[in-house]
Parts: sequence; C-alpha cells; structure tokens
Amino acid sequence: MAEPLFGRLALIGIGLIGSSIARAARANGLAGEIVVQTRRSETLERARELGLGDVYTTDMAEAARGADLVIASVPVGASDAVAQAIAPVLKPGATVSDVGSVKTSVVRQMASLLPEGVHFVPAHPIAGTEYSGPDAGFAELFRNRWCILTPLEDADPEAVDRLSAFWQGLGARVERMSPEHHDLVLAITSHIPHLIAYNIVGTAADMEDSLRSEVIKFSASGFRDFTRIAASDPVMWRDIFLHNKDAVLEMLGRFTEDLTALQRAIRRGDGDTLFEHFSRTREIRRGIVEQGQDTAEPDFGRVRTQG
Ligand SMILES: NC(=O)C1=CN([C@@H]2O[C@H](COP(=O)(O)OP(=O)(O)OC[C@H]3O[C@@H](n4cnc5c(N)ncnc54)[C@H](O)[C@@H]3O)[C@@H](O)[C@H]2O)C=CC1
Ligand SMILES: O=C(O)C(=O)Cc1ccc(O)cc1
Repeated sequence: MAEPLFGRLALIGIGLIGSSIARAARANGLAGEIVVQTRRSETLERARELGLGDVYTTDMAEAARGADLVIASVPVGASDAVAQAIAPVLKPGATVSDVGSVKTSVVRQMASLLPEGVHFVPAHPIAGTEYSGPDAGFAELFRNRWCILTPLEDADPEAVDRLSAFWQGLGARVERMSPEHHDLVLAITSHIPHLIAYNIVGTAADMEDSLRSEVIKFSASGFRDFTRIAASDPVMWRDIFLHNKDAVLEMLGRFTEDLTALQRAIRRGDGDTLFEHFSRTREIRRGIVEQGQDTAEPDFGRVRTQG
C-alpha cells in the first residue's frame, strides 16, 4: 500500500462526522495512526469498542501533541476552545482543520489562536444525517459528496493540496471558496431549510391537542421529511444559527419576501403565478438529480446516541 498522506491524525470530537472520518481514513489507509479524543469517558469507551482509532484520550492537547493533521469535529461554538487547548502543543508544520457548518466567524477565531508555523485549512463536508455520536458514523458518508475548503488567502498551497487529497481519499469531491461565500451559500441551501423544518414542526406541536394528534396520524411525506430534519442535534444547530447570523438573516429576508408573494397569489386566486413558480422549482430538482447529488439517502434505522 502507498505511504499514508498523514502520519498521525488526531480527531478532536468523535461524533457522527469525527467517527465517519475515522472509519473512512482507516478503510482507505490515509493515516499512519489515528488518535481519538472526546470529552466524555463513556463516549471514549464506545469509540474504543468500535475500534475507531489506535490511541484514545479525553485530553485535547494530548491528542494533538505530535500530530501531523488535527481535525476538530465539534459544534462550531466549541471550535475556539479546541484551538486554544491545542495551540501550545502543535508541532511546527502540522495542519489543523475542522468540519464546521459555518466558516467566517469560526475561521477568524481559530486562526487568531493558532501559532505561526502551523497550517490552518478549514473544511466543511456537505454530508450528514440527523443522528449524532460515534455509533451514527459510517465510512461511506462522504462518498460523492462535496467537501468545501475555505483556506485563508495566505495559506500554504501544498498544505491545502494535501488536505484536498485527504478528503478525496475519503470519497469526497473538493471545491474551494472564501469563508464569506460559503456562509451565504450554506445559509440558503442548508441553514434556512433546517430553520423551516424546526419552525413547521414546532407550529404543529403547538396546535391544540385534537389537531396535533391528527397531524401525527395523517402526517404525509412532506411533514415527515421535516420531522427528520427537525430531529437534528439542538446544540449543533443552535451554534450554527448563532455563528452564521448575518448570512442567515440576509437570506431569511429574501425568503420572507418570496413567501409573501406566494401568499398574495393564493389570496388572489392567481393560479398562473403559482403554476409558474412550481414549474420553475420542479426544474431545479431535476437539475440536482441529473448532477447526481441526490444520493446517500440517510438510513432511518440508525441508532441515535449522545456524543
Ligand atoms: N451532523 C451533520 O450532519 C454535519 C455536521 N457538521 C459539523 O460537524 C461538527 C460535528 O458535528 P457532529 O459530528 O454531527 O456532532 P456530534 O454531536 O455527533 O459529535 C460532536 C462531538 O463533539 C464533542 N463536543 C461537543 N461539545 C463539545 C465542547 N463544548 N467541547 C469539546 N467537544 C465537544 C462531543 O463530545 C462529540 O465527540 C459540527 O460543527 C457540525 O456543524 C458538518 C457536516 C454535517
Ligand atoms: O441530514 C441532512 O439532511 C443534512 O442536511 C445534513 C447536514 C447537516 C449540516 C451540514 O453542515 C451538512 C449536512
């Protein structure tokens, strides 16, 4: 087998994403040694039982010491604490990365805490499910999914290429963009859809008893799809909305305007407007399917565990 891309890989956080990286890195021989870190000893024990790494610790600094690549897979609100904890022990020339769903504020915070001589290359795999914890991960999660890298302008091109090769080795297709552009795109494609799901399921839950039980009993597939999304981890999504505030509010403004236009069409009985709108959106769905991006449907049988 070819030489692994990285000698020692330290995974800070071993939930859905960290454990999927562990499984895929192991399966594809991308790291010489995998160090697994998580806060709680019970989760660490579970990671050990699952055989996710070679070395296990609850101490972030111990995990990062001597590592060639450190990946933080924690809620975005905890990224700065990770950078702070590992900064003093990072070896010169090491690469530090993350998988956070928000980039601008997180990248700025982490970059300011990391020492000179360390390569910081932020990443975001656009792949996941509503489940959490080390049992939820699987090696195929990233296959044919995008992974967006948002390196700073002065990043070392060789370090960026190496991390890109790592994600390709995990099965992903890699694209690079600025953190600001990433946050605007993800606000509309991922963050607002989650907000809509949280909202509609909340609205249904707040209905009077008789109506609520009918909603659950007759829940058609549209509502059921929303309940899947609305079952996503509350800490992770709280942090996403707190950290991508500006982009989400900008896109939410546009969304609300368009919703008002649809509301008006319904009130006025304007079928042409509704038909034209629904035809346009149907084409967008067909475009996504043709591009092969509608793969890797989540497995509804997976067990949900705490990370
Ligand atoms: N779940 C998903 O579908 C996707 C998540 N992401 C991003 O990946 C990151 C991790 O998400 P998951 O793996 O889904 O989460 P998870 O809940 O499955 O795992 C989180 C891990 O972070 C650790 N952690 C939690 N709070 C912490 C804190 N305050 N300090 C230190 N460690 C802490 C937990 O112990 C656990 O090991 C998040 O930043 C999320 O935005 C990115 C793509 C998809
Ligand atoms: O489960 C789903 O449908 C998702 O949308 C998963 C997901 C969640 C967060 C991300 O940053 C990327 C992907």
